[in-house]
Formats: sequence, C-alpha cells, structure tokens
Amino acid sequence: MVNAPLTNDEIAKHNSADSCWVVIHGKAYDVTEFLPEHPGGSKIILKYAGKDATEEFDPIHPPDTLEKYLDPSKHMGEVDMSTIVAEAKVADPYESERQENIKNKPTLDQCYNLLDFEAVAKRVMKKTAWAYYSSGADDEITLRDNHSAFHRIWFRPRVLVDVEKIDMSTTMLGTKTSIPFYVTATALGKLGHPEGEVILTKGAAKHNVIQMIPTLASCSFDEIVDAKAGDQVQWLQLYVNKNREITKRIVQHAEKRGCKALFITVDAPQLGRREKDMRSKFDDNGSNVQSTSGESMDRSQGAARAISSFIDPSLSWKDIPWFQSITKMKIVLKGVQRVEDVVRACEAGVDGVVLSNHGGRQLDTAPSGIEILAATMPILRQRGLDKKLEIFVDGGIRRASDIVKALCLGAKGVGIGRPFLYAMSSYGLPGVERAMQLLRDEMEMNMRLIGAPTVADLDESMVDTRAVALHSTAIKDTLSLRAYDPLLAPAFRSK
Ligand SMILES: Cc1cc2c(cc1C)[n+](S(=O)(=O)[O-])c1c(=O)[nH]c(=O)nc-1n2C[C@H](O)[C@H](O)[C@H](O)COP(=O)(O)O
Repeated sequence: MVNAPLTNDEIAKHNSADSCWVVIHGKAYDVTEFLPEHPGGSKIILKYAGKDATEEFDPIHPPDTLEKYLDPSKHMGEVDMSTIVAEAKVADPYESERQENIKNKPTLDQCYNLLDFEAVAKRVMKKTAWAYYSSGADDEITLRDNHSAFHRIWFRPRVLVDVEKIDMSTTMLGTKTSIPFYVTATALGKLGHPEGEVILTKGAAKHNVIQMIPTLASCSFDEIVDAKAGDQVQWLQLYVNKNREITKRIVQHAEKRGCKALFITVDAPQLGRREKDMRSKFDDNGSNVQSTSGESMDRSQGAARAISSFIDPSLSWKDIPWFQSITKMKIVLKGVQRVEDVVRACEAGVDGVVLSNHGGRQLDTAPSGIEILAATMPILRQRGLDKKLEIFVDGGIRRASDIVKALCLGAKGVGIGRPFLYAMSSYGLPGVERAMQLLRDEMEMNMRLIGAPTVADLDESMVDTRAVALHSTAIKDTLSLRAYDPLLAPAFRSK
C-alpha cells in the first residue's frame, strides 16, 4: 500500500533538535541523528527544521548527497508540495540593482582581459558569493601586492629572434600541457554558478589546461572527475583532516580516480580573517566532500570559518613520509612562502612546491609568490637544487605577461584562481573559455615581443627584478582598481 504524500502540517511537527525533518526536492528526510555530524553544524539545519530547505541546500550540495550519506530508513517519503507554506523572503536590498546589472552586463566580447570579468562579477554576483570570492585577509595588503608585485618586475626583451612560430606548451609534473597555467583550487564553486566546479572542468578541457580539484568543492569529487573529457589531467588539493583515516580515504580515492598529483595545502592551519566574508554572515552549508568530518562549524564568521573547522593545525614536516607511504601520486606543497622551506621540501623529497600566500586570504603582509620566486631561484641554483623539484607560483596573476615573468624566473607554471571564478560567475562556461582564450592570445603576443619562441627560451636575463622587494602599500594598484571603475557597458558608467 503506497503511503499518502506527507503534508506541511505533518512535516511542521518535526521542527526541533529532538525531531528534525527537512524537505528537499519534494521529499522529506529525518535528519535528527545527522545533526551533530553535519560539517555545517546543526544550527543551519535547524533553521529549516519542519520546512522546505531545497533553496538553501542546492548551491552547496550535489543532488545525490542525501542518497549517499543518509540511511534510507530516514527517507520519510514524498511530500504534497501544494501544502507547503513558502517562507516569507527577507528582501535583499541589493537584489533589484543586481538584477538590473545582470540585464545590462557587457557582452562577453566586450571583456578584453581578466580584470573585466572581476568588474562584471562584482556587480552581478550575490553579495555573499562576491564577499567570499573577493575577500583577502585583514587589510588585504597582500591581496593587492600579489598583483602589484608583477608591476615592479620589468622586461628586458630580446630582438631579432625568429618568432614566427610560438610554442607555449610545456610539461607540469610530467604532464604535457598546452599553456603554462592551471586552474587552481578555490572552494564553494556553486556560490558563483549553480553547476559549480564542473564548469571549470569543462573550460579547462576545452583549452587542455590542468584543473586542481579543491577539497572544499561544492560539487562532489566524483562529479568533477566524471565531468572531465578524455585524458584531461586533474590534481587534488588537500586540506588535511584531523582524522587521518578520512584524509587517507580521500587521497587514495583520488588516486584511484586518476588524479595525477596531490597538492597539500600547508599555509592554512586555520583560515585567515576575511572581513568582507565575515560581514556577509555566511549561513550556507559547508561542502559535502568533508561531510563525514563530524565537526560542527562556527557559522557566525562567514564561509571561511564555517567550512574549515576540520583542518588539522598540527600538520608538520614529520607527516610528509606518511603521505609518501599512502599514495604514488606526485606530492606538491601548496603555500610555501620562504626559500628555507623550499630547501626543506627538496630534502623531504616532495615533487614540487607552490609559492603562494593563498591569494592573500591567509597571513596579511606575507610576500607575493612572484617575490618569493625571485628570491628563491638564485639560491636553489647556487646549491644545485633548482632541478630537484618543480616550482609553481600563484596569486595575482591577471595577465599573460605575469605568467611570462614567472616562467622567466624559473617557475614551471602558474595557478590562477579568482579570474576563472569571476568569469564563471558572470558568464558560465563561455566566460571561462573566453578568459582562457584571452590569456592564450596575450601569451602568444608576449612571447613574440620578448623574443622567446618557446617556453624553454624564457630565462631570468629577460626580467629586471631589482625593485620587486620594494613594497609601498600606500600605492594602490591602479590596473586592478580600474576593474572597480564603471565598465564597458553604458549601464555600468553611472555606478
Ligand atoms: C579565491 C579563492 C582562493 C582560494 C579558495 C577560495 C577562493 C574563493 N580556497 S579557500 O576557500 O579555502 O580559501 C582555497 C582552498 O579551498 N584550498 C586552497 O588550497 N587554496 C584556496 N584558495 C587559494 C587559491 O588556491 C590560490 O592560492 C589563489 O586563489 C591564487 O590567487 P588568485 O585568486 O589571485 O589567482
């Protein structure tokens, strides 16, 4: 006998921690016993106890989350949605302006560089999402200097070199790639686009670019791997969980699914203080990938704090051999910020480091990746260590000329974060593809003008780095500031 669908009155009775039911996509679920396990903490679920939580649930969790993680006995059955009383919406004061901006946003071909996507995203994204993606730590000095540092490095171009044919391909960790950048790990892709990280996967596939899959993705790890095309290469970015069994399971599953490298994030024993994000009082749920961490989250402080309570602050050099024992994937330390640690990474026998300050989201006034690179390579060469591991850089890369500078200084490749998030959030997959094409076009032009037909022809004699360590936080980075100026479309001129 099929049970009659549940009504609003019956669901509404289960509205407390003692008995907590939620409705997701027309089905009721008893999550009472799951409350303490939810990585997003119980508060966010109790907010929707006895109600329809679909809208809150969708931006963060893949559709199969409940099937995967909630015992079938807790699936209470179909709901007669005609009886569900919709929650009165708290009006978002920005929403009408945002809708207007969406309507009037520039066409994709009016975006000429990566910073144009930033200007559009700032106006068309939900405030919570913009706050989370754009925020840096504390006074955002490092966030700004990541980009400004490139402007303190000047080219020394070679002339009368045959640059008719340009080949910007290279290898990263043994993988051939058509252009020396990768999509770096950035959490909560569904804050910017309903399909989340799989949009970045598809954009990367089109341009034969490597994608680093974040631990804190909105999409499930398997969804992102399933979305890859052919032999497209993916790496896993790992926040190490206090529960090493969970970490081991995630790493070995990633290896089984074909990930080629493990990037262990080492600059975030705690996530930084990102005040734009905190102001938005993030109350979305955390990512599902860590949904078994069982940690409750402090949601009063924005997304970052809410999703990171599982990260293990005790991670140290003594753990590297354990990682080398549980996987055959190449191991890279992401977030190294001084040459002494690069030397230690060589001694530890890892395959690479990413010189990075997490996009200025961690320790404010930490130096930019490119500045660390400029200081590091001469010392590695002096010690004969420069071929011992591969060096990557990320942070503030917004032009192909930034990529060329990094390669001249000895980087194997660079990671790019926010620009692809902004392109995805503003224009979806076409936006990501356009952003990558713009970089490709710029790269070809820059290599031609600097006198380097191939990546191997780029060397440190082509850059002047004498000023790179001269910080002057007073000077704002006008180029990226322009991104906040009225953009191309007339409708943006007045704002
Ligand atoms: C923009 C952004 C960066 C994040 C990021 C989320 C966003 C929205 N998140 S975070 O929530 O924890 O901070 C991650 C992350 O999951 N793991 C990680 O290793 N780096 C994370 N990063 C840092 C990222 O991998 C790069 O280091 C940084 O984005 C490079 O700077 P640009 O954004 O200027 O390219």
